[in-house]
Amino acid sequence: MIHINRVKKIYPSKNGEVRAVDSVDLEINQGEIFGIIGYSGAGKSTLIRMLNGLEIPTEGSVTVAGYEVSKIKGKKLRQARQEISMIFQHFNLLWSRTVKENISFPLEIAGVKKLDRDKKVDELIKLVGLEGRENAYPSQLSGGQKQRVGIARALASDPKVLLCDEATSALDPQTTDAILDLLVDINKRLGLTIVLITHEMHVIRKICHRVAVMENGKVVESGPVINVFKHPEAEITKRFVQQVIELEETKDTIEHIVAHYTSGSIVMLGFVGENAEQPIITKLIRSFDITVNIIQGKISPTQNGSYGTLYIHLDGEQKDQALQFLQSQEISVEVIKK
Ligand SMILES: Nc1ncnc2c1ncn2[C@@H]1O[C@H](COP(=O)(O)OP(=O)(O)OP(=O)(O)O)[C@@H](O)[C@H]1O
Repeated sequence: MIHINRVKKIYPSKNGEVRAVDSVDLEINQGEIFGIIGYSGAGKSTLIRMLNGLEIPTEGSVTVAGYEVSKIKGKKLRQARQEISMIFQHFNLLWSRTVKENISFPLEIAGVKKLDRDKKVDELIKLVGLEGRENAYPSQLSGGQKQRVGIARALASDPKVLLCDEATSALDPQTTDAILDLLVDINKRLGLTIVLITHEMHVIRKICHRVAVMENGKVVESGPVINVFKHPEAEITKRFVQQVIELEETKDTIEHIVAHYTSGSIVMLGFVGENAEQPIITKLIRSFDITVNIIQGKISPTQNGSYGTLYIHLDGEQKDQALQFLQSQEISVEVIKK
């Protein structure tokens, strides 16, 4: 659906040139939710803006939904943009128009008749959950509602691709989750391909199938989200994964617990994929003469499986056998205290 081939974007600057995007190759499949994560200045905005022709690559080619957007101009580009919609961090709504009029706007521009427009707007309002707010103005809406208008307006032209430029960065965590759920719902219902950029690993974890990590204009790592969580390779990816896996307080808790238990072992188990849902602890207790205390744990779902960590304390005669059993399972085992 999307082919990004050897793409570079170089800006001239006083101190030489800025390589905003530097030799990026990516393939994004139809129906996929694809995330691009990076810190500020990594080149994410420049890259996503090349997907709808808002930026033209210095080198390389970009094809989206059959349009070579890196080449086309004028009418052809406007036609492509009907199929490649975008939503923004600050919503970009028309403040003097109501919810209904904002959503209707792209249809008016496209010359759709009033009756058909009204029908389509009603459908979209239902789809994004804005029933009852049709006649409100943007200033009367919450951040989450404004983004719902942004999404409905982006979907008015029945696009094949939705680009999301930090679409939840201006929202609080709860509203962020509601908007992310809406994006997953739309992806499933309409089979829409979604490309999003973000600096929050939570967003990637919650809704993306695959992710690319950007640093200094380059993609330093990419793959299915669950694999990236399982084996982050680049230093920067490890930092992003840490953002969601290890809470700061975990370290303190573990130190406290190690000091608290004078006998027995403390083990950290890492679960990824299907085995995150398997009852390994139950098997452990049933098979060995040991006591198991669960100290702390967290399992988080992703779009392609769950991952999580569980800290346990093991004690008893068969402790060593129990440890061997854990090590033979398809989970990662780190003995924190022997
Ligand atoms: N029009 C421009 N002219 C010159 N330099 C630019 C231009 N646009 C972006 N840059 C530079 O390109 C680099 C990548 O910027 P970009 O905005 O794509 O990064 P980003 O990862 O989206 O970061 P942010 O989230 O802060 O926008 C930065 O060093 C930026 O200063």
